[in-house]
Amino acid sequence: MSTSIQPQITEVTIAVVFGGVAVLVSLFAYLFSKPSFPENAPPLTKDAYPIIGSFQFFTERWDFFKRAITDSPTGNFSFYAGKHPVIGVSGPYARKLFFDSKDMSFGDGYAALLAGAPPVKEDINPSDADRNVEDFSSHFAKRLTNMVKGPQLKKGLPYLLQDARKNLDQLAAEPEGITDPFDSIYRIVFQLTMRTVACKDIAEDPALLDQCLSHFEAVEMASTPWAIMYPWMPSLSQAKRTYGGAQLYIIFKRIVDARQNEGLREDDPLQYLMDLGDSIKDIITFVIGALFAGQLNSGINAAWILIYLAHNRYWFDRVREEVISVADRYCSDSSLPLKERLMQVPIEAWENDFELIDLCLKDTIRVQTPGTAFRKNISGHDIPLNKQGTEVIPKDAYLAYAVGDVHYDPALYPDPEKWDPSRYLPERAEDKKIPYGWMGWGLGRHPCAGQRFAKLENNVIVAFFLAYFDDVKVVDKTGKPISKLPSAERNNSSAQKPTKRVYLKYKVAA
Ligand code: HEM
Repeated sequence: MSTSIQPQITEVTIAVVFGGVAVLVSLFAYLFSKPSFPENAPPLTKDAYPIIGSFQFFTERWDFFKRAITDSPTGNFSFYAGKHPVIGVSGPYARKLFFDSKDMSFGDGYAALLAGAPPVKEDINPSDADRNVEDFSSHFAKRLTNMVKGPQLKKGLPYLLQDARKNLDQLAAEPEGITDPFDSIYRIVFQLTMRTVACKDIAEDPALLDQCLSHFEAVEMASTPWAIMYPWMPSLSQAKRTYGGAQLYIIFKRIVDARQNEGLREDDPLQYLMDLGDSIKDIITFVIGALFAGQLNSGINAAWILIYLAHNRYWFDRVREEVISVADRYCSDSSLPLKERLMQVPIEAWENDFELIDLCLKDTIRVQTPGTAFRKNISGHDIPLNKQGTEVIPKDAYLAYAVGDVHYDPALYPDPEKWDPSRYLPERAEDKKIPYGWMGWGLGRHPCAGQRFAKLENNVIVAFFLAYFDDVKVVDKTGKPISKLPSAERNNSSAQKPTKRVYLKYKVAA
């Protein structure tokens, strides 16, 4: 018996082994195979590894772009980000095409190449399956635009002022008079953002706000190259993202349920979405997405602008003069402290009268918002990348454009690392030297939907900070003054808190 069974076992074993190997090879090919680039696509970069493609795109973004642009005769190049075929573009022709062409999908580009917002728990909503990414991104932008329109901002202004003041009162009460603006100012921005595009209940509950902020930051920090390249691959960071997203979902769901079950109503963005009849999944996807769109850029830039002002006496004094002069215009009682006079400034002036703060923000964004914009060619055909048509963006390929192409160009912005708001004064107008020479709020078809609100909150934070405090200095953790600010981290893929922290030391203004 044993002699006849033995060969059968061996055959079965061989079949199982071969079958297993075949399945693994097919699975590997399915998961890791990459579409090839046509011959007339821009040249492939040398900076690439087998299978995973150009990992440098994730780890040293601006250096990767600089090398690839220099190595390519046209300044455009091809590479793989994991499985995704990407065309890196630079120069005026490609820039215009990138920002202006309706064939370049914003939503599809970011959905694949930016693992920002966490996945939202599935809800039962059969219509979702039919909705494409581009539709969702325009649905999202429309809702957000309605929340940051003039009348909404006007209605929300007293709350923004009150939130900013409560936070600054707390800073004023700190005995040490030292703060990390990437914590304290960042948190103010989170509260203002939560109030304006999400939920009043959370904005007004400090403990819940802090919980949401810590889930938000956990999700944000868990966005790794692997999660973008191979989203299906289980990893600790994916688990953290999913956990953080789930916690945010639970918090928002509890509030939506309470309002629905108890017939409660609030005057806030969440209620607006509920009244539109959006599904719970859509509501939560929206608010989480809006927090992600709004928080990082605004929070990081608001912290940096105060650091730059504290480090630059000339601009600090000029901006303070501007704040005083706007306050004087709307409140003639000069016996009141500046912070009280600012309370009388109307929304129109908050939006339009802080021209110097606006210049400061403009150069802060240029220096401190590194990274890349993404699109996808959804036209269904190849698109010429120059007038002669000798180079193309293949159909279904992704596009990446690094903002450093203009923002760090010394031909446009001499000494580009230097923060210098006077670059934009009429006599220098460095941003106008070429079309699309500054892109801090986006260009063409997808300008920033939150720009108006972002500028308003920035004006409020800067004006009140300067009204509350003077003798503001940049210091290290121990309070020792810092003479040179750390360099901008240009290789980051988006605005991020700096690795080397600096702090603000302040005295409460008399
Ligand atoms: C200093 C703060 C901010 C900066 C520098 C900034 C920058 C930008 C840029 C450059 C884009 C275009 C990206 C591209 O073309 O690929 C953009 C788009 C967008 N931003 Fe902002 N942003 C800021 C604040 C905000 C805030 C506070 C919100 C919302 C509350 C927001 C919501 C959006 C949305 C929804 C889009 C996409 C618009 C569309 O789909 O057409 N942003 N932003």
